[in-house]
Amino acid sequence: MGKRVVIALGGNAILRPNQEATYENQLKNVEMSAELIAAVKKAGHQVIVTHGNGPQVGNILRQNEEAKAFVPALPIDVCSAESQGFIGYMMEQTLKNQLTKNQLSGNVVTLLTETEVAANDPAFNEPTKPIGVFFTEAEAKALEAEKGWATGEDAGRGYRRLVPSPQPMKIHGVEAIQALLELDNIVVSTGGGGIPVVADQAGLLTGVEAVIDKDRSALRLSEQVSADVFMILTDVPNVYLNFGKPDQLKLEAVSLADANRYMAEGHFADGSMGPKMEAAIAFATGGKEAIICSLDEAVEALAGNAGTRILPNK
Ligand SMILES: Nc1ncnc2c1ncn2[C@@H]1O[C@H](COP(=O)(O)OP(=O)(O)O)[C@@H](O)[C@H]1O
Ligand SMILES: NC(=O)OP(=O)(O)O
Repeated sequence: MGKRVVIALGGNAILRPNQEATYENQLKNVEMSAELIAAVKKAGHQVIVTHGNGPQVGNILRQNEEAKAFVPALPIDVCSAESQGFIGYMMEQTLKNQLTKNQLSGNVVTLLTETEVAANDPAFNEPTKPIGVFFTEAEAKALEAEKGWATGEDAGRGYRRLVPSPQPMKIHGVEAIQALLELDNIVVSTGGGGIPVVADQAGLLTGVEAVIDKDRSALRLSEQVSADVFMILTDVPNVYLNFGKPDQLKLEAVSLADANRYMAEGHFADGSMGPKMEAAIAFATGGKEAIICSLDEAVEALAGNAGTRILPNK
């Protein structure tokens, strides 16, 4: 029987670290991802797609700042909304084309999604979320001095600008997502973690300057839409113990107890696999399966034949 599946797409599905952020490069990557996501729909599942925006929101913000002598710069939450629209456009178009090519039923709808965070989240005082392009350490230090940016190392891949990344508390508009799924749509939602907003005591929303981690927001989204499976698709086929060492060991079906133990032993790097495993463990703790696998093995992993699956307690 078909399952309700939330697919969280890693940044690599949109732009690889060594690629220039042209529209053509990004569209080509998204086209490949769309083919693989459509295969999940073809296999009979309900699909909600969510995605990162780290490179894109950083670049939009930089465009704003570099052009501010000519056009007023927009705040980060607005740049985040722009990135949702831009990436959502690529996803919606390429997914629709896949439905057409494969003569599949249904349609694709992209939602601009707001994610509520706490105004007093301590993350606002300590930027940790890497965005935009990569710099050398010397370039990063120069940008700190020149522009007042916070910068830091990103998972051993170079230096990037850092912005605050508060915890997502609530995804807005989940009722609409559920209704659209029932109408046979693939729904693209909560891109880039969602546009960060805070609510006042009357429930009125205001945007705030931050970028939410998409693995964390994808977890919230999965919980709120009552997903049967939470899938994180990235550029490795499995999660490994002793990753990158000669004795690395592929994880396939993992119990919650083992996953928690491996986490405590430090097998999953901060800023890359760490947040993915954290989100996967939290979802499985709620009683349903979480999967981390590569894009091209999504259908196989859903059938239990590929990827790393974190199994809930029976
Ligand atoms: N234990 C691990 N098992 C597998 N991959 C790991 C592990 N620890 C760190 N990684 C790294 O995590 C990367 C995926 O995280 P990331 O680059 O943030 O993905 P995405 O951009 O797809 O969200 C892999 O390419 C790999 O280099
Ligand atoms: N918002 C976010 O987490 O984006 P990336 O996954 O691209 O870093």
